[in-house]
Amino acid sequence: MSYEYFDNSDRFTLYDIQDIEYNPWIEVKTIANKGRCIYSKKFIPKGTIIFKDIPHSAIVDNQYKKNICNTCFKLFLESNRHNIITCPSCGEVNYCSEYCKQFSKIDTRHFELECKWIHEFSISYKYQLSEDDRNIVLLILKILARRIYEKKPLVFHNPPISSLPDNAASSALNETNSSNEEISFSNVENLPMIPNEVQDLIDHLDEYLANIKNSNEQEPKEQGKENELLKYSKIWKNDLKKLINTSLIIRNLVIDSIEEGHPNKIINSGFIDSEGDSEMTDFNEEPKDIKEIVERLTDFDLNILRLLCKIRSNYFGLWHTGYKSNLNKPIFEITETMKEEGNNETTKKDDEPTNQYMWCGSAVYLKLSLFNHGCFPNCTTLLEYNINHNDYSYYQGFESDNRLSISIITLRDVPQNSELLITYIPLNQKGHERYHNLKSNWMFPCDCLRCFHEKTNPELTEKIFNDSSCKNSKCSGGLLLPIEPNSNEGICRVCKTISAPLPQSFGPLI
Ligand SMILES: C[S@@+](CC[C@H](N)C(=O)[O-])C[C@H]1O[C@@H](n2cnc3c(N)ncnc32)[C@H](O)[C@@H]1O
Repeated sequence: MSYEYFDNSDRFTLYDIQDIEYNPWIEVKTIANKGRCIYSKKFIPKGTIIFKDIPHSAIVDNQYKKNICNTCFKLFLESNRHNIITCPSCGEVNYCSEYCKQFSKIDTRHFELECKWIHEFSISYKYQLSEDDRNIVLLILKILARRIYEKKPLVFHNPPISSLPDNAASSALNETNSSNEEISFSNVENLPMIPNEVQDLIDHLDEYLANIKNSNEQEPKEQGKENELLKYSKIWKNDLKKLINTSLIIRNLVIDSIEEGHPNKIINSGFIDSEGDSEMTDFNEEPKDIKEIVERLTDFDLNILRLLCKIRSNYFGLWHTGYKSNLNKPIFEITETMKEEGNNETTKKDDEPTNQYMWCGSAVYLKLSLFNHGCFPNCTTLLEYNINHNDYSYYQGFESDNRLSISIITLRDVPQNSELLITYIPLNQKGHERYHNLKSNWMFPCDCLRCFHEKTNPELTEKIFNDSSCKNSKCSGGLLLPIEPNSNEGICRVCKTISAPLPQSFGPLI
């Protein structure tokens, strides 16, 4: 198989595009209020694969663990179900074969710490968390287990906690500005330009801590109307409360394995009772005691909280498009029919598109995490899992042996020195919904060109967006992918409809 491709004058290999430092197309820059950004080094034609990354850590979605192999992520073949091996210790992970089980033993060391932790998690804590948070916990347990068997320090602060004042949380609380100003952006100066470890990823813990510094009730500026600052301040306070709760669950799971002779699960937060259970808290209520709880966190707790914040801001959902030829059977059909009829027969024909994205797992990609968000992004991600050889004749040339590798592909021509953006959210939401989603979860107010132009020329902006998207109203496929470099034909990655011509010019929107 050839991994080479051509762009009129240049010839690059998969090896070149997997590298950021010597990548022919892209470079990393730091921009105020955005942190690290990916920029084009030169003009990039639409439909070019500019970057490819493999996951640092990945987990099968908790919901589909009975359908997907924990090692190779292949959906279980119906003809091969008798070979499925369930981990005898935790009963929580499944392998498609003895080979994958053995691989897991050597590579991810599931049978050492992770297995024990997952087992306890499933017994004691799993049902206290949302589906998303459960997956994040599983991802973090995997990262911690790996860290321990690689004999690397469990330090996720950057700079290391030893160079921070005694109690990092209380000093953060004391140092921050107490005025009612917008929270300033995370300091990325301490992070390397290119992440090599999870601690090199951005997190927003300092903003969360700064936000609770001034936890006195603030009066809305306009009567009857909650001002924006107060609204997000409340959201972030409640978020921090949930994050602390989740981080203490993780702490309780791992502490015995990490600190020998540790006096078991010390409970120093108001959220977890002496049985290790979370207090049932109404998270819509304004937390009253959050400041005090933060001050009681130990350095170890803060470390886990920091890791959690990093993963939450940077993890990727692994979506696949539910094609039988790709995956044998679409996951949702198997699980739905199994639930309803007690078997896994399906009525759909082979290769019939399901028009649905399925979330089959979550993963951390260190370098891919450098891509910022845009609501009309000029790039998209393509998970190897989704590549159907009949549909993406061009892109299949870049397949690697890791089905979870993600390629970044340009959707439009990108001029030199432009920021390369992907999306973090579904793009078919209204402007105010996108703004809220991004500001609540990633702590930035989106001011991308789509958001900007929507205010002055909503009709034109919507037309440009619709012209670039799948025309099938029943399809959730989103922005069309050029079928090959420079092509004016775009393919919908879900329903596979090809539309032409793709709009040539996007005016001021790039
Ligand atoms: C996955 S990281 C992206 C890389 C990040 N800029 C860095 O330096 O590591 C996500 C974070 O980047 C920032 N970010 C992403 N897109 C942004 C945008 N359009 N405007 C401002 N900040 C953005 C936010 O802080 C967000 O939480």
